[in-house]
Amino acid sequence: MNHYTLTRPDLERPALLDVQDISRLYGPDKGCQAIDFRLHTGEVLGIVGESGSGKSTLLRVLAGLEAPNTGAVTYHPANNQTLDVYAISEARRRALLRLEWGLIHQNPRDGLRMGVSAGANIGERLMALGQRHYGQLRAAGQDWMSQVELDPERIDDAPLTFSGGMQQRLQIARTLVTQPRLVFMDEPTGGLDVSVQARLLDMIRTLVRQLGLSVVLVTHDLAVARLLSHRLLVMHRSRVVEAGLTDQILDDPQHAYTQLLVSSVLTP
Ligand SMILES: Nc1ncnc2c1ncn2[C@@H]1O[C@H](COP(=O)(O)OP(=O)(O)OP(=O)(O)O)[C@@H](O)[C@H]1O
Repeated sequence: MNHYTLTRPDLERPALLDVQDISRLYGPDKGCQAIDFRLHTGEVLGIVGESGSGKSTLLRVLAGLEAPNTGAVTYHPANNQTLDVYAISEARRRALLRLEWGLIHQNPRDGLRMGVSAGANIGERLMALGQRHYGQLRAAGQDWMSQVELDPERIDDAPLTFSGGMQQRLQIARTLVTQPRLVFMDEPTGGLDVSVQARLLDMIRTLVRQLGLSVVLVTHDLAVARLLSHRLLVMHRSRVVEAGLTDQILDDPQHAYTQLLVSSVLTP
């Protein structure tokens, strides 16, 4: 059954990220190598493959968190500039992540400050953009809690008191409140109960569509990839073995490894 409901992006849209011959290896075929692709504005690109195939390594390199051994990641900001992500200073790279990009971790604890209130978690990223007005920060906090279906009455509660699914919603609110142009997601529904996952996925899909987000999504779960992604890269032993439109890859896989993956032989 085909769950593909996102509008296919116009591939003539401007490039947002250009990835040229990236490699980051920890050992033979461990990590990622020879990776080339272009991400367009408004596109959701899924990176799939079994555990250990190099998905998270590639995501860390793309997100400016780990320098590649070779190759370049070029980001195209809104002002027609081009930025070589690893040629700019570390401070500038951090500012990019804070101001224009967002990162959603599998474990919400890695993306939240667990000891401060939900409202502070959301407001903090806005403050980094220069907002100081307490009333506006609080209003934005409440608004975003509603958008991710959290009770805005709980704005003063710490995430420690939230369930795992609620913490993930809060992490998403904290990330999206600054309206990032590009969001990196690493297994955003991993580690949650199946019913919690389904609701969360639905919410992510709605937000991606409403906000026109550009996303790089790492997942080992082909159902998640199918639901959210326009295009897929299939990774196997550190390399991309197949790339193309999600429907085409999942309905008519060409590479033997993708065929195995799709036939569920390798999925957990
Ligand atoms: N910091 C590191 N130091 C040494 N080896 C590493 C490091 N990070 C990853 N690796 C190795 O690189 C390979 C790819 O790991 P990576 O986490 O990128 O895969 P993955 O596809 O994201 O897997 P998973 O779905 O299990 O997270 C693995 O063999 C892993 O052990």
